[in-house]
Amino acid sequence: MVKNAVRCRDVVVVRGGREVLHGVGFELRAGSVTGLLGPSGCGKTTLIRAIVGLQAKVTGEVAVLGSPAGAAELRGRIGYVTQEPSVYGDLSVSENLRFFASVLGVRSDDVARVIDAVDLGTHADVRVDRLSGGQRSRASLAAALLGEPELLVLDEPTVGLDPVLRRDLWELFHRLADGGATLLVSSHVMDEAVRCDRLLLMRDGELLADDTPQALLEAVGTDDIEQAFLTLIDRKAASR
Ligand SMILES: Nc1ncnc2c1ncn2[C@@H]1O[C@H](COP(=O)(O)OP(=O)(O)OP(=O)(O)O)[C@@H](O)[C@H]1O
Repeated sequence: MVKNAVRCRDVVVVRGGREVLHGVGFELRAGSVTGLLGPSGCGKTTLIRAIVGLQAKVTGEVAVLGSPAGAAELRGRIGYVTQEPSVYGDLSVSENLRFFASVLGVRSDDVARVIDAVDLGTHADVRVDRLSGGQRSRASLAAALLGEPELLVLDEPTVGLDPVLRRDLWELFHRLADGGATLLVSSHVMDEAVRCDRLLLMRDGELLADDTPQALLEAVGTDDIEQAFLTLIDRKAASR
């Protein structure tokens, strides 16, 4: 197993004729949960798309599980959950998952495992368009868990979920990491930051910090991650 599941060096991305990532570099240790945090529009989704190999006009190095991002051998080794549910509304949860399992070449008995993992057992036979928003996003997450991918990239997976479900999902993320998976989880909810092994704080297409939550809080002298983020922004502005 590679020590760093993801390695980014000097990543620059241009979208719509404008540079939106300005030379981002970091590594994701295999078997860890990293939070990607920052305000709306700072470039989280763009960075995620570069890692999963979907983003055009990327320069710099993006290495994923030892291969260049987007390489054919990474297919099936990465699970990606976008902000939009990626399951079919006119199929039930289990029909969706059986379909994705066959596309991915994953054994169909994995379907029950992933339904259980996201706690949708009681809704397995319900059509997706009759589910709540949170249930629908958990169905998308279940699809990404099929085949036990080594890297899971989750774009705001806890939006719209109640506190109990959010806690359960974070427990699931850590169980997956304990089993060796690497997770990158974006969020703009700062209170989720403390649940991560490591944090990448972004602003305006740049990384402001790459550290453990504890080290970040200590460096800034606060116990509030939102305050730490704001202080880092002020320090950055003062250093310009
Ligand atoms: N399809 C696109 N074409 C051109 N520019 C885009 C496109 N999508 C996003 N951008 C720009 O790229 C920048 C980064 O957007 P991105 O979606 O990566 O931010 P984000 O941090 O994920 O935001 P959010 O938390 O709101 O999802 C923004 O300035 C945005 O306007």
